Amino acid sequence: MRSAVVHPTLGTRAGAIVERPPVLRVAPGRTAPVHAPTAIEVEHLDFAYGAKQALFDINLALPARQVTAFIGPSGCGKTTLLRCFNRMNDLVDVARLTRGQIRIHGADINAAEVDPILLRKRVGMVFQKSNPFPKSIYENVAYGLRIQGQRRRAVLDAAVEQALRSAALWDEVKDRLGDSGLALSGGQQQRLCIARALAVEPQVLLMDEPCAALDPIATAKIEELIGELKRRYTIVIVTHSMQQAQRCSDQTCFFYMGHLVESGATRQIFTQPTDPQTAAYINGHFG
Ligand SMILES: Nc1ncnc2c1ncn2[C@@H]1O[C@H](COP(=O)(O)OP(=O)(O)OP(=O)(O)O)[C@@H](O)[C@H]1O
Repeated sequence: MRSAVVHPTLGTRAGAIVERPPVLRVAPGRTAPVHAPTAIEVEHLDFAYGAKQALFDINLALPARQVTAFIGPSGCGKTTLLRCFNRMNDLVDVARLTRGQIRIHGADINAAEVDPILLRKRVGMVFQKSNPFPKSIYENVAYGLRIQGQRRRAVLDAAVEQALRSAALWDEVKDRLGDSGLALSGGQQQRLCIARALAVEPQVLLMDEPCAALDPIATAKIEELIGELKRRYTIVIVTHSMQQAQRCSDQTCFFYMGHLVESGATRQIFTQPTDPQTAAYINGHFG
């Protein structure tokens, strides 16, 4: 299996945005420049659950304020890599990053001084199954700010409204902010979870099959929302839907058995994949 190596020369201050355009190397001799600053850089990453290696020498540069889709058959490591970006894997006892580095806006997120709780505010996450807290709509969105110590009602009110507007939910819930978040429809609950992630002003939004449990109408709303949100946030989405990857993403990365096989502009990946494995997968021959 050939791994698509993406390895821009780096040289950044911790915390600064990398302004150099990343290069997604799609095949030896063929490169696809991406005209956006880099948000996330992955360099020679190996990752294991106990003795079982799940990711092998992953090298990637994800552009800021674009949508990158992770695709590939079940078990290929998409979610594992996504969860590396906000260190959710720290919560899994046997999970270990065994080699390599991940930098977000230039900062090594596994450095000793990085607080994973703060990291998860900068790098928000939305899961396959929406998971509102058993609290009011308002309190779901205000939650992250409250635990940061924000007590001023006017500040909370403004942040809740802003986050709900950003998640395209405000008009549907503004008259019932005191109702339980669990009383919303599945699609609304997912947008509530997006609002909750946005309220603490992340830079990156990770979405792990965010529409897997939704009907086509709710899915269309989330996809439209993703198109809006990418103006302000870097978005990484794991999806099993080839149509969704094509509709939503600017860049696509195809994984197979823990290897990054190919990455590049979504249009190129879906019309002119350079690797036969990618072609077989997007044409539905396996997966
Ligand atoms: N908590 C865990 N403990 C042990 N092995 C795990 C754990 N989570 C994932 N794995 C293994 O790591 C590999 C990659 O899993 P991962 O969930 O990242 O794949 P995926 O591509 O996201 O799959 P899917 O599309 O089915 O969600 C798989 O072999 C999986 O069994």
